[in-house]
Amino acid sequence: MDFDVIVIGGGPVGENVAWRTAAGGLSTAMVEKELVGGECSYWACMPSKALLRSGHALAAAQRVKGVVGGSLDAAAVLERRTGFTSNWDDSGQVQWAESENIHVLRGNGEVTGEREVTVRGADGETVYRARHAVVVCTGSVPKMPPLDGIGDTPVWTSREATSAREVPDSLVVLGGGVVGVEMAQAWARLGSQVKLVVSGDRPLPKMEDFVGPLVAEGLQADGVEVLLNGRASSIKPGELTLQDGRTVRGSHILVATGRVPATKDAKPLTIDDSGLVSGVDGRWLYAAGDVTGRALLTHQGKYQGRAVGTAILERSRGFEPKERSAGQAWADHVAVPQVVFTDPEVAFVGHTAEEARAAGRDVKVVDLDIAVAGSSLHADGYKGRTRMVVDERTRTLVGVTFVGQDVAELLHSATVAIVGEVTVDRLWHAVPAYPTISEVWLRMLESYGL
Ligand SMILES: Cc1cc2nc3c(=O)[nH]c(=O)nc-3n(C[C@H](O)[C@H](O)[C@H](O)COP(=O)(O)OP(=O)(O)OC[C@H]3O[C@@H](n4cnc5c(N)ncnc54)[C@H](O)[C@@H]3O)c2cc1C
Ligand SMILES: NC(=O)c1ccc[n+]([C@@H]2O[C@H](COP(=O)([O-])OP(=O)(O)OC[C@H]3O[C@@H](n4cnc5c(N)ncnc54)[C@H](O)[C@@H]3O)[C@@H](O)[C@H]2O)c1
Repeated sequence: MDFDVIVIGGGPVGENVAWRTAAGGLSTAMVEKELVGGECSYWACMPSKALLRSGHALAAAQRVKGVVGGSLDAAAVLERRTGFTSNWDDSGQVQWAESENIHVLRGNGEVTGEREVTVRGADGETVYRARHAVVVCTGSVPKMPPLDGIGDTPVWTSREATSAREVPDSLVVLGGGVVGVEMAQAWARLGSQVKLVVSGDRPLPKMEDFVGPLVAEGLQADGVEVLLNGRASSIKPGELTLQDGRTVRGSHILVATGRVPATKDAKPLTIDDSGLVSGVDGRWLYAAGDVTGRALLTHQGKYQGRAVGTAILERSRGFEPKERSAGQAWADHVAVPQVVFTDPEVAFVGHTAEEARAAGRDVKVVDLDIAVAGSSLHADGYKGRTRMVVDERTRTLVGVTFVGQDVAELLHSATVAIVGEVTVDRLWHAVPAYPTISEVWLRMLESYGL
C-alpha cells in the first residue's frame, strides 16, 4: 500500500508532522506501536506536571499571610493525574488523528528499504511505500546505568514514577537531572520519604551554577534528603550502594539517569534543520523529536515536526525551504526554552554564560535576586534569582535564566527577545507593568548599565 508520507511514531512530534502533511493535502500514515500521544501524554510531561501542580498550588497559597490551613489529598491528586492520561487510553487521540485525515497504523514500524516501511502488528506484517517521505519520530527510552545487580533489581523508571497508583513509603531517586528533581519533589509532597542521589556537587548540573543549589534548598524544605557526589556502584532490591561506600535505602528506587534515542543502536539520527537525516541519498528520510538528540523537549520536538512537515510539503511542490523559514528549525541552535517544574521553578532559554564563553563570545553577565514589588506581593518572603547573558558585540541576549516561584510564564519574553535579536537598548522601551514580577527585566537592564 502507498502513502505520500509515512511517519513512524505517534508521539507529540509524529502527530505534528502528520497533521501538517495531511493538512497540506498529502496522504499520510502514522505508525504507532503503543499509545497514540506518546511518552509525553501518558508517562512524561502531562502526568508529571499533574503530580506536581496540587502541591505547588498549596505551597503558593500558604506563602501568603491570611491563608490558613490547607492540605493535600494524595488519592485525589493521583486521580487528577490519571484524568490527564485519559486512564492510559488513546482513543481520543486516535479519533483526533482520523478526523485530520491521518491514517493510524497499529504496530512496530521499521524502515526496510528506500521509501519503504514494514509494519509488524497484531494482523501480521505489511510493507508500505512512501511516495515523498518517511519520517522517524520514535522518541527516546530510559538509559540504564551499568550498575552491579541492575538486571536483577526491579526499579522504577520515569514510566512507573508518573503512573504509580499509590504513594511509595520511601523512594530513592538516582540522578539529579530534570526527571530526578521533579519526581523527588512530587512524591515528597505526596507523603513519601525521598532521598535524591546526585552524582556531582549540585542537581541540574547543565544549567547556570546558581540553579542547582536553589532547587536543592526547595527540595530539602519538603523533607527530601539530597545526597551530593553520589555515584552509584551497585543496586539490589531496596538498596543502592555508592562508590564511596554509602548505602541508600528505600521501598522503591527510581533510576533517572538520562535517556537514549529509540533507534536500534541507541544512537541519535543526525538531521539538518529541515529534518533530513544526514548521509541518506534521495531526500526521503527525515527525523524529528527526541530521536534526533537535539533537545529532549516536547515543544522543541513539535517545532522540528512543524519544520519537517513544511519542508516535505514544499519539496513535494518543487521548492526548497528558504533559510530561516518555517521549514527550517534554526531556533534549535540559539533559543531552546525549558522549564523545570519544581518549587522554586527554573525557566531558562538560550546558552549559559559558560557555554557562550566557550563558544568565544564576549559576554556580560547580569546576576540579580528577584526582589521587586510584584514578587513581594506574589509571596511573602519571595526568593528568586535571575541571570541575563548579553553578547557585548551585538548588545543582544544569548541566554536568560529565572529561578523562583511561578517564573515559568516569564520565560516567553526572554525567548522572544533572543529569537527576535532585540538589543538591550530596544528592550529598554518594553516597559513591564507594575507591580508584576516582570519588573525584574527593568532591574536587569539597569544593572546592565542602561
Ligand atoms: C518524566 C518526564 C517528564 C517530562 N516532562 C516534560 C515537560 O514538562 N516538558 C517538555 O517539553 N518535555 C518533557 N519531557 C520530554 C518529553 O516527554 C519528550 O521530549 C517528548 O515526549 C518527545 O516526543 P517524541 O514524539 O519525540 O517522542 P515520544 O513521546 O517518546 O513518542 C514516540 C512514540 O513513538 C512510538 N514508537 C517508538 N518506536 C516505534 C516503532 N518502531 N514503531 C512504531 N511506533 C514507535 C512510541 O511508542 C511513542 O508513542 C519529559 C520527559 C520525561 C521522561
Ligand atoms: N520539565 C521538563 O522540561 C522535563 C522534565 C523531565 C524530563 N525532561 C527531559 O527528559 C530528558 C531526560 O531527563 P533525565 O532527568 O532522565 O536526564 P538528564 O540528562 O537531565 O539527567 C540525568 C542525570 O543523571 C545523572 N547520572 C547519570 N548517571 C548517573 C549515575 N550512575 N549515578 C548518579 N547520577 C547519574 C547525570 O549526571 C544527570 O545529571 C531531559 O533531557 C529533559 O530535557 C524535561
